[in-house]
Amino acid sequence: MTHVGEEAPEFRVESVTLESKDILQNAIDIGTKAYVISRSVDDPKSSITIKILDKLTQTWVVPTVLGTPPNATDSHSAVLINNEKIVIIEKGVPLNDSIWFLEVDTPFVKQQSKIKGTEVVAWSKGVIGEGQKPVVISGPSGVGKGTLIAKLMKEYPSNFGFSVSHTTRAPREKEIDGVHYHFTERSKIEEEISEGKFLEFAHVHGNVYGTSIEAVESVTDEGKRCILDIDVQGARSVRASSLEAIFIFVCPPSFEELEKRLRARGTETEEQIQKRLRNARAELDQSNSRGLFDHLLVNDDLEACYENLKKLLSLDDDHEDSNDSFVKDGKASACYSILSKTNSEILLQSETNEVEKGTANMLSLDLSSLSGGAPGRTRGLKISSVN
Ligand SMILES: Nc1ncnc2c1ncn2[C@@H]1O[C@H](COP(=O)(O)OP(=O)(O)OP(=O)(O)O)[C@@H](O)[C@H]1O
Ligand SMILES: Nc1nc2c(ncn2[C@@H]2O[C@H](COP(=O)(O)O)[C@@H](O)[C@H]2O)c(=O)[nH]1
Repeated sequence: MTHVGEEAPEFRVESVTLESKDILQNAIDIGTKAYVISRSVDDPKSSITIKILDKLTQTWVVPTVLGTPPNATDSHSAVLINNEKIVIIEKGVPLNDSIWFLEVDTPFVKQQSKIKGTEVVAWSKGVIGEGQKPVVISGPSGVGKGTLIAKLMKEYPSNFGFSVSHTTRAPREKEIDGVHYHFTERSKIEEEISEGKFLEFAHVHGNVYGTSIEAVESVTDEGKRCILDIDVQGARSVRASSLEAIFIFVCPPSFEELEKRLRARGTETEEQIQKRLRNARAELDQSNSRGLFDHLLVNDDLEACYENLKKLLSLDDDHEDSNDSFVKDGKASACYSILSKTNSEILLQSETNEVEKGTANMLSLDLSSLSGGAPGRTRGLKISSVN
């Protein structure tokens, strides 16, 4: 880490601010392309727009923008890292809310660009510290996933939050739209999937089910650990995504017991039960797929299974994250902008330029341990005061 008084860090100016009559822009060069990030001066609260200039042909392209963009603010500072993402720090916004990444050439963006046949960029919000990994719970229909999750949410309402999926299935009696599921039309969910709003989706028991990026982000933004109840296909997709999670498969003690539970629940027709039981065999076969699930839980006695689930969850990520204290100390509530960048860190300067109680004039953002990214959040941001 570089400290004040030592040799100045290498600083390449990759971002120039161009001000035209009504637009404030950053232009960031990557190879033959320039990524221009603009906001209107007349209406600085309007959303950020992205355009790409092909410097060889001098043509402009408006890319498909995935992910949730930053909240609108007056201006920002920006710098390129690893030739694949642009770090943007929103001015006038407390640090723990102001760090954003615009992914321009990451594996996710390249893959999406191939699928869509257009230029793609993707927003991802920076999260200081690791945060607890989301928990993916899969298992055949009727095994008791929902029952276990409901117990966990009841006992620890401020620790865990449920990722509310979208589904085209009809609501059951007592199911509430927006609480148990977002009930939706097939054409609507298909449109939103094609717009890149979903972390994963699958055709399950004759309906479409999917986890929107927003469903996961709204839980993690509340500072809670996100629980996803999704089928095995969905678990596979999340495994392949940039979301780092813990994957748990819940098994029944026997196939007969599974059938008994499904029938006793009384929510499906006979035809639907048969379909769910057929799919259950396939899901049970896949539970041993190499590298897919981290833990298998047998739900025989409910209370015993619940205790095992709790043990699994507290075993994981139980370490003290030094960034947590940084956030708790209130240092992340001051506003900063980018001062300089090296290959390994970005130096941030306090916007007020005064040392307020609990804040530092200069911070170092360590670039070595970033994880995740679009779709979702970029985690692992380590920040420390520069003395
Ligand atoms: N250990 C258990 N012993 C007996 N019954 C159980 C047990 N766990 C759950 N059940 C019951 O089994 C039925 C199915 O449970 P639940 O709805 O939680 O399953 P699920 O895995 O969430 O199903 P789906 O995937 O279809 O949503 C419910 O009626 C529930 O009360
Ligand atoms: N891939 C996904 N699977 C999901 C999602 N939400 C729920 N599910 C799975 O669907 C079945 C059936 O659920 P039910 O509520 O109709 O009984 C079950 O296995 C769930 O785990 C999702 O977003 N994606």
